[in-house]
Amino acid sequence: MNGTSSSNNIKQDNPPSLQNPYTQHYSDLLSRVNKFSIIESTLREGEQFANAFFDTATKIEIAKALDAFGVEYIELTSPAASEQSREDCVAICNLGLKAKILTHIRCHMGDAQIAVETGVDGVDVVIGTSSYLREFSHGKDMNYITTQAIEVVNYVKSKGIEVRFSSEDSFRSDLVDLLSIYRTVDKIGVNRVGIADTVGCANPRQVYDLVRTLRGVVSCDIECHFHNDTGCAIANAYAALEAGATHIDTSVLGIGERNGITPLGGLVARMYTADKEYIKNKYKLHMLRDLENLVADAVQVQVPFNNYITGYCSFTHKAGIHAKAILNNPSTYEILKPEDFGMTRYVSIGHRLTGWNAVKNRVEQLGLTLTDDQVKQVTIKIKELADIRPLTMEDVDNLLRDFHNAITSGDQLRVDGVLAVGTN
Ligand SMILES: CC(=O)SCCNC(=O)CCNC(=O)[C@H](O)C(C)(C)COP(=O)(O)OP(=O)(O)OC[C@H]1O[C@@H](n2cnc3c(N)ncnc32)[C@H](O)[C@@H]1OP(=O)(O)O
Ligand SMILES: O=C(O)CCC(=O)C(=O)O
Ligand SMILES: [Zn+2]
Repeated sequence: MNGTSSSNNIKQDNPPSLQNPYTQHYSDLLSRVNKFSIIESTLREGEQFANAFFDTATKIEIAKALDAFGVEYIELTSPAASEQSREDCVAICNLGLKAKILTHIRCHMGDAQIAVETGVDGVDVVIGTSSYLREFSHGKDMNYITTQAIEVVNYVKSKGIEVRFSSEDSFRSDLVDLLSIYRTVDKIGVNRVGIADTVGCANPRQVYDLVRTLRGVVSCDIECHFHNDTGCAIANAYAALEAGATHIDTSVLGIGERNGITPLGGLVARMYTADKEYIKNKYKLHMLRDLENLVADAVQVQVPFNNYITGYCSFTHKAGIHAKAILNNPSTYEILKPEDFGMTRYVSIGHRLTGWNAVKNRVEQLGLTLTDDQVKQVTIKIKELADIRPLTMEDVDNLLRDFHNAITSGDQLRVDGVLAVGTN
């Protein structure tokens, strides 16, 4: 030994303080977090939202906006639902969009015959496999379901378009039944199989386990559909992709049956965090806000205040400790860059949680010159006032200007007057 410990010879790519234990492990070969497609179902699952009534013009506007945003697939309501649904499906197929157009049908030959005549690029076929749905919905056993699935899948395939087979209520279905029917349809050449958490009961670990198991059983693509009844829809989508799922169903703002499914914006936020460049290159992120406003208007709801990315306070920083660090480097408290989504950052200072660093920044924005001690004095005044009532930005700006004028006039009595509690 020459006195140098062996660890000193190990080259570190990043200093320990910069290593992030939560980044994606690219060694996981199954993972599709940077190789997946969105099946956007605002015009199918979203039409099942309590408030949704989409006339033809609105459907076309939404389809065009989804296409412009860059989703890979747009899923439409079954043309068997009504004559208008069928006509709308044909009209959207004729728009010549870049996104592939799918429609969603029961595992039923009559529905399939109507669907293939509309001009869609593919058909998503579904049937319940849980004992609840076998007993109380369609009343069919697994043998019947399998025979029916083979017939419908073969029929759609014979028309030269994509076909997906999905089991509704997958997480409350028997695992052997599930794997067996997925294997059967995979063998006859289905393009995708689908897993659906129809009641929102699954958690990310269960999703990971099921998708990972299925990945070892079928060679076709795997689509996943997650309801949000228990708040796991985005996390479940992420877990599914980590386990090898290839397609995720979304809807704008998450609208759908009950409280809906994985929201498009929430999925985008999650996936951007996993691989920013992949998501920025794939989707027109600055169009998200307009897309959400379009759908919110169509179904007469407000975009929630805490919505992913576009909520009105998604990029507002308030507490003094945060504000100081954000002003030095936005990455301290932002995992999403607002400018990547056409959004802007806002630092709020008119409140009792503010700090002198944030106030100093505002002083500089207003073109005023104060020493640090003077900024600290006026910060105390802002806090005193904010203890009494909420302050607008205008209140704060007026106070800063009054204080600055008093300082520059050299009149200590005026300065004391501005700083006195309750004046202003
Ligand atoms: C979990 C999901 O979101 S699945 C997608 C849900 N989407 C829709 O329901 C689309 C809109 N639905 C409709 O317009 C209508 O329900 C239709 C046109 C599909 C069917 O209407 P109706 O013939 O009047 O039947 P109804 O809606 O009362 O019942 C559903 C029928 O489909 C059967 N069924 C239910 N699910 C399936 C399935 N996945 N595959 C095959 N048959 C099914 C039921 O047994 C029932 O049959 P029945 O007529 O012999 O009783
Ligand atoms: O077709 C699917 O995979 C999903 C159907 C659906 O909306 C659900 O099961 O919640
Ligand atoms: Zn659903």
